[in-house]
This record gives sequence, C-alpha cells and structure tokens, in this order.
Amino acid sequence: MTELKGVWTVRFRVRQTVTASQTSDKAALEHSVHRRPCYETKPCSLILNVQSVVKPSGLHLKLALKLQDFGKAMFKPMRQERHEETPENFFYFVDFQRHNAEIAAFHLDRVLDFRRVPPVTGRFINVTGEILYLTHNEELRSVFFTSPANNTCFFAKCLYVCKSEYAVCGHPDLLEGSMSAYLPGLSIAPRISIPNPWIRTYSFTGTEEWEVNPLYCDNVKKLYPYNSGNRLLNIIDMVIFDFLTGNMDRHHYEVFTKFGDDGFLLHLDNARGFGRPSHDEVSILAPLTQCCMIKRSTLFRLKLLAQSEYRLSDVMRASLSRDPLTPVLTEDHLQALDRRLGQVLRTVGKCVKKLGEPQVVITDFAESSRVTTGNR
Ligand SMILES: Nc1ncnc2c1ncn2[C@@H]1O[C@H](COP(=O)(O)OP(=O)(O)OP(=O)(O)O)[C@@H](O)[C@H]1O
Ligand SMILES: [Mn+2]
Repeated sequence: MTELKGVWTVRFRVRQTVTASQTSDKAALEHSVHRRPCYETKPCSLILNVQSVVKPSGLHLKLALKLQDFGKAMFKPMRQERHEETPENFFYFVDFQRHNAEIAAFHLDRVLDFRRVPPVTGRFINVTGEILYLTHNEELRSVFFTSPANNTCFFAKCLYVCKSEYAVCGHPDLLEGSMSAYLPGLSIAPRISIPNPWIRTYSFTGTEEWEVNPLYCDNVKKLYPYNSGNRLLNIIDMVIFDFLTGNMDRHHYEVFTKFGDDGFLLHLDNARGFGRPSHDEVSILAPLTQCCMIKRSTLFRLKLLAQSEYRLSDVMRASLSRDPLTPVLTEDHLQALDRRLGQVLRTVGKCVKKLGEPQVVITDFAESSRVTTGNR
C-alpha cells in the first residue's frame, strides 16, 4: 500500500498524469497498463487499525482502515458473487455495492488513461485478526458474531436494515473486499461534491427533465460551470466510463477546488457498475447523445481499444489478472465492455454524420497544452 499511496500522491501533485494518449498509441497504452503499483509485486501493508465504520447504512457497510505505513483505505466487503446479476426489478439505488466493480473500475480508468479513480486493489482480510482484534471501535466489536456455519461475521449498527441478515461473513475468517486508497484529507486538498446535471430520480416514480427533453443539453450548456472550459467534456468522459461499467448511480461527482473550474472530475464510488453484463443501459450515455461532443483524446483512446490488437476486453483481462482477487470480472462482463465500446463509437459516428467532425470532436484545453509542451 505504500507505493499505492505514492502513486496517488504523485498523481495528485501533477494534477493528472500527463501521458501521451493522443500522440502515440501502443507505447502509451502499454505504459498505462503495465506500470505496476506496489500491490501487484509485493504484499500490501498490514492493517494497523480500523478507524471507523464509514456510513453504516446497513447494506453498504464500509470500513476506514489505517495502515501500517499511515496510509488510509476504504474497505468495501464482497456482497455478491461475481457471476450474480442484479435482478431486473432492482432499482439502481438499492443495488448491491460490488467490491469487484470498484477494482475493475480502477483498472478501466487506467486503461482509458483518465486517471480519475483513486487506486483500488482487491484484498482478503482476516475479519478476526485484522478487524475484531485491532479495532478500538467498541460499537464495531459489539456487532461481531459467529454464524451457524461457524463463520465470523459482523454487521453495522444503524437506524434501518442493520440486522444480522445483512451481515458480512468471513470463510471462516477470510473476507474478500476492495481497498481504495484515501484521497488526501479535505484540509490539504479541499474538494466539493457537485450534483450530476443528468442526475436520475431517486424515487420509484419520478422523471428528470433530461429524460423527456431531447434539447436538455442546450440548457446545460448555458449554465455555469458548463458554459465554458472543459467541464461538459469531462462529464461526457465520465458517462462514457459509466456506460462501459453499467453504473447508473452517478448522482454526484467531486472536484478538487484548488484547480478551479478546469480541475478534473474524480470518479469516486464505482461499486454499482458491472451488475448486468447482458444489458447495456443506453440512458447513461444521454449527455453524449444529447450534446454530441467528445474530447479528441478520449475518442482516440476508445478507437485504439476497439482494434483487435488492443481490444478493451483483452487489455482489461491482462490488467485485472494482476489483482490479488483475480479473476475480478467474469468473461461476460469483459465481453460487455467490447460491445458497449462499439456502441459509444457508433453514437459518436452518428453525431459526426449529423454535425460534422469539427463540432463533435473537441481538442480540450489540457490536451492542447500537452501537445504544445510535448509534456508526457
Ligand atoms: N478513496 C476515497 N478517498 C476519500 N474519500 C472517499 C474515497 N472514496 C469515497 N470517498 C468519500 O466517501 C463517500 C462515500 O463513499 P462511496 O460513495 O464510495 O460509498 P457509498 O456506500 O456509495 O456511500 P454514499 O451512499 O454516500 O454514496 C464518497 O461520496 C466520497 O466523498
Ligand atoms: Mn455512493
């Protein structure tokens, strides 16, 4: 975890890793996939302490772990087997959080050369040795129990649905989960959470304006901060990312305030992706379909990953094979990535046909400064 933390610190300092996604192809792609964070080469740091139970909202039990090297990580326990699909009658906001989706999203983020997801690794935790015996959190200790199958389990104390039926259990002590490196604290690196303009309704019946108004993007384009700079292009990157993973739960995004309006968007919380490999949720792409614009660098990378030599599913399979919890995704999910990538490219193609390439494929500010400075 030390280097994992280091990777993030460096990334934070330089704002975004400046890799040549536009100028070279194979080299840049291989660089982003084969650069190996620490956890791929040596065991992760020991857990020192469980600092807190993060937002113990029953089903979403998460733990904040303090590591031996003073790093911090958020642990999301495994809730669903890899082959299990989200039932079709489930609303996205009651779907499980999937630890493997968090891991896969981090790898996809690197493969796309976005670098907007904090490092995530899979990890087995010994719930007795590494949580129960280490935590100073009395409340957490009090919710540990041994199940009838003799496994060690715990659940979260909270107002709703926090009963032992919703507990997470080791086998008998080992529990799979994702470890996400914590961002620098808010006092060092303040960030704000901003509602997604294409937010979904979080009720059973409501409809949002973007779902019924095909000209919705024209309204967004007039509004600060979407009326200048790269913000809208960044939103479109984000929805392409979410469409590939199938994540419908992007209600907010976060940005570091120090970089002003041009700061990149953080893609935190990807745990609701990879739920239904047989289904492509095209509504996630609404900002792309409605605004008909995309960064040149993103389109370049997507086209590269559609070539048989660098097929997205192959690159992802290779990248994920180094995670301690490999295989992270089933083959069905990997194949879905290729299919969805094709859909994104077809959507862009339709826009280009309708409006012409200059209006659709945009050289963004960051990209043009990369090219002019030759910075890599
Ligand atoms: N790696 C991280 N470092 C620091 N803070 C993080 C990190 N990941 C997530 N967070 C913060 O913790 C909050 C909750 O995490 P997350 O969204 O992943 O879990 P959740 O169970 O879906 O919770 P919520 O229902 O609040 O969205 C996020 O909105 C974000 O502000
Ligand atoms: Mn969330």
